[in-house]
Amino acid sequence: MRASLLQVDVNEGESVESRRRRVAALVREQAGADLVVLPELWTTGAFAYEDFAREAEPLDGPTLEAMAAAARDAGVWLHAGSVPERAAADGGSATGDGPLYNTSLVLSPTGDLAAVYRKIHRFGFDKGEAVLMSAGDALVTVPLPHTTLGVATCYDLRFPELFRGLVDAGAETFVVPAGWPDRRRSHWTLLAQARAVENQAYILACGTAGTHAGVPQAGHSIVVDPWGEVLAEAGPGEQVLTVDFDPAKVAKTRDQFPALKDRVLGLDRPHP
Ligand SMILES: O=C(O)CCC(=O)C(=O)O
Repeated sequence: MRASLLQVDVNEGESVESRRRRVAALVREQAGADLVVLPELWTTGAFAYEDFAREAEPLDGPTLEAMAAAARDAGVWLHAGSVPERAAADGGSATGDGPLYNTSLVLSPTGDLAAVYRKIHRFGFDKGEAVLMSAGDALVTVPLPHTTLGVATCYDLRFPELFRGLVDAGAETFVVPAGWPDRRRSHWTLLAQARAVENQAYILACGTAGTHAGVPQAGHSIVVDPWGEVLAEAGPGEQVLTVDFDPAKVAKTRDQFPALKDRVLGLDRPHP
């Protein structure tokens, strides 16, 4: 299976509309890949808090439209990263004036919307995304022809129980779009390897490059195999990171070193 991670440079010098066009062209250039992955909040930047409301779009907004056409033209599965989503007042997916979510979109090679994931763990503690956006509450897996994706977004990477939940739901390949800051780059790499090793799964973690809202981005998108080996790692700048991997290695690893079978369930909950 071939995956291409598009580590997009997100900076204020480029308009959202121009970046959308540029990214759509980059996706079209990946024809021949099975799966293309984009980063978190690449239209605005994950730290451009004041732009979230202005650039927020409904699920069927301009980003979905542009990415669906690009996925169809390239004939690829596309994890289109996430967008600031403006939901309907009832929290539904129609256009509306309801809450904001950090919402990931997964598109099929025919350009159909295959999955939607609203980020569960919002970053910022008492500011930024944590106060501006609402939290999702549903785990999302996406069956592809050769592997089942489990999706998570950026800060979610720090919460191993979410990944366990995805494994229990059948995930074999985690896809994690991010806008991870450079000052915590060592955590990014370490956590990506940890989530892969402990769950005996692939992880495709795609970050942004450049600087926006004064926050230099880590770049260094990374692909790790179920044994924890780094298959590919990007540098700091905009880059297409392409990797070939064998999805069957997940089952082989889980079979030959069956640590997942030794799990004791319920330890993450207080005892009565
Ligand atoms: O956890 C971190 O250090 C970064 C998280 C983050 O930037 C995000 O979720 O947008």
